[in-house]
Amino acid sequence: MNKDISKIYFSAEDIKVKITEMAKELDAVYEGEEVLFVGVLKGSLPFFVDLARCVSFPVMFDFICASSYGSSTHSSGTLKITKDLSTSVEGKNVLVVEDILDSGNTLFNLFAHLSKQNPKSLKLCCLLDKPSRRERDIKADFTGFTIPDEFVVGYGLDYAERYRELPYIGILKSEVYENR
Ligand SMILES: O=P(O)(O)OC[C@H]1O[C@H](OP(=O)(O)OP(=O)(O)O)[C@H](O)[C@@H]1O
Ligand code: HPA
Ligand SMILES: [Mg+2]
Repeated sequence: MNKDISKIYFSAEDIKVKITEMAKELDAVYEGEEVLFVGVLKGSLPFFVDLARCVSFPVMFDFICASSYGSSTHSSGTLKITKDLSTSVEGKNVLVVEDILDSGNTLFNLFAHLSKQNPKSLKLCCLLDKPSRRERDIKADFTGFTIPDEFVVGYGLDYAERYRELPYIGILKSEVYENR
């Protein structure tokens, strides 16, 4: 285990099992359809690739790079899009793939941006949901794990750009924040 982690919430195996379950749910909804997966960089990357390889319908990939946290553990409330999609979403089944729904600011703003472009369908798939911190009226159509109000890292999730590479999801020792 990484020396800065105090507790593992979800092991690599837990995540794998959950993604298999989520893929079955998606297969039931999208059977016979082609779906554009929109990954929200950077945090969604590990989940995006693992999920895309698990579903049975054809998937197209696109990415949007959006951030509302910077190097803080609190949402700034405003969304900065640093890279937009490279394809049109018009007339397509769009599934936004995200690592975490927390305050909801990122996805609320992103959904406003995407729904203006007339997709055939627009749904949200999040590995983690932290409903106790919600500031916006937004719900995921597909959710992996619901978690309490704790700042988690690993499997794409960062603290100040670190820990994204960990294969599990956990929480940091308090001294990691104190020493910054
Ligand atoms: O519901 P919210 O409170 O908006 O939080 C969720 C968003 O925050 C994180 O991204 P971040 O802005 O840190 O960028 P990153 O994906 O590059 O880490 C996370 O990956 C989600 O995109
Ligand atoms: O708990 C979290 N961890 C990392 N990034 C995040 N962005 C929103 N919530 C979180
Ligand atoms: Mg982040």
